[in-house]
Amino acid sequence: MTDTFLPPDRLPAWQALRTHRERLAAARVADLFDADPGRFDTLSLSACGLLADFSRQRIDRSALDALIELAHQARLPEGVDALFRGERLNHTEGRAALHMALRGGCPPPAADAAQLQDTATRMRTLARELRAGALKGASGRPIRRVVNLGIGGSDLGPRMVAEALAGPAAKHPVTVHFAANIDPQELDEVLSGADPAETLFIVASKSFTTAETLANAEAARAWLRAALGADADIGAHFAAVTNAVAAAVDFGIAEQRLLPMPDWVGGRYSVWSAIGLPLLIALGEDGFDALLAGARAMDEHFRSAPLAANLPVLMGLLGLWNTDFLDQETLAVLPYAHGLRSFPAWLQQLEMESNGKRTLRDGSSTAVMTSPVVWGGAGTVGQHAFHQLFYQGTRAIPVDFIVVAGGEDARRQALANNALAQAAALTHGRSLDEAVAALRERGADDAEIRRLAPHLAIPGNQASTTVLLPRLDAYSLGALMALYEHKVFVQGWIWGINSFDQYGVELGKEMARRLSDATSSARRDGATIGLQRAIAALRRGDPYP
Ligand SMILES: O=P(O)(O)OC[C@H]1O[C@H](O)[C@H](O)[C@@H](O)[C@@H]1O
Repeated sequence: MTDTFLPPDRLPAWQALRTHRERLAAARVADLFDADPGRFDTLSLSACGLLADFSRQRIDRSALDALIELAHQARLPEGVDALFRGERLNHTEGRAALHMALRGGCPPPAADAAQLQDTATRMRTLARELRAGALKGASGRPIRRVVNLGIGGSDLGPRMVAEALAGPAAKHPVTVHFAANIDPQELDEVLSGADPAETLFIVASKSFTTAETLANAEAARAWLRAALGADADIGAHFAAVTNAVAAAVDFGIAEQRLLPMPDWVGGRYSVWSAIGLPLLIALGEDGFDALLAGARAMDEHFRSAPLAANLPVLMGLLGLWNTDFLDQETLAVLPYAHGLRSFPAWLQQLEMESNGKRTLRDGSSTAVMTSPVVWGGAGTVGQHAFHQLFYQGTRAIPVDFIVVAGGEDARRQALANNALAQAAALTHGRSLDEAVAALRERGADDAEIRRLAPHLAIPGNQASTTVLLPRLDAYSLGALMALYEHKVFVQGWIWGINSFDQYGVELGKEMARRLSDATSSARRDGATIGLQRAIAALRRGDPYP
């Protein structure tokens, strides 16, 4: 790849988009629908079993063409090629980002192929033994409970997919649980009622240095020792997934229970690697393979579809349009599926840890906005809580609705209808005249109408995308996750940032380490000293100093 990098705002298409912004800043999507009844057909696209409807975005064909032109001028196709070829796009850390190789979306580096194969075989054997009740703990009893100890990318992906697809625990020979927080409450809750003789811990940490995970692994070891005795073979109750094999061996993980992951898999992209072991256990090989197949299909689509018919590309470009041209600061992601309630948390790490950055490829600072604040929660629950702000708050907030089509169950159908109703209501709102008419219909008198109508009016014109899944199954979820992964790549590439490092997070980790180290002479500011004093006083039972 030749590197003559230009920040996006220096590309001619960026200037053209500014003109489109002038034209569309005050446009109403409801009017765009009136002007073009075929809008849904031209602005929706399906791939890999998913359908994305972009027609509720404040965009028209010519502005969308300008966005596609921006992608060309930013040489996005070259970037996609470089990604799949395994170029070191994570240039700050000198690494490739080849998570697609874990699901067959591209070949792995030749030097790693044998180890990847070996790891795949070992994790599958381990999962098979567990599911068959053939894996025994130190006292000879079969393992029936698996607890994944990991945080960030070593937790969010497997936890979210397990919640979405594993189904009721009673149906499983082995139940899978997750503990991430260093707050003992989480692991205590997971272990409450658990039998140590039947429990296996997976220590999931790419770096094997993450304080929370190591503290929980120590706590797990102490819990096992206290129950099984100091001489018991505690190693029979542990497995580990890591890129730092030597550190895991030092911790005491038996070599045959070590599942290495390559350094070219970023934490937030690692669910497809051995970090997905809890899923192999919970879903079985067919389920895990279907998840990989869905993601692989999206890889193929992303790699081969022309930009104008490419789902991740269009999603990325429209997100960039909202962020940089319509000044929308957040993205609300609303899965209408209880199983996907943790999807926003998974996506927060994916989007904000990848693109929450300001330094460009050439070391200069960005002049444009990058990652939006991503947030959200499961529908319909949020309708009765925060949706009020979409309707009558003072901010423009784009929404991604994730809707599952399948299911005869009346409540499932109501769920999907609720999502469609919310999306339509956010587009159209309710005008003052409509508010007046509604009040009149209710029999309100003129004084009451004058008093109440302004409170019932809803501006509408909130942009949204609806992503439709045929059903909540492993294939569709794999495709959905890869759709967002590639969308994040599209945006990061055009913004000119490295989506694959996370130096900001590392500063936070370093500060926490220093504060926990009583011998550290690191400078503490006045607020830290004051709060530490207050915490110490409270622990002694004294009043605030
Ligand atoms: O898997 P680990 O090395 O324990 O890392 C777990 C998480 O920790 C960090 O804070 C990183 O910011 C994340 O990207 C990573 O997923």
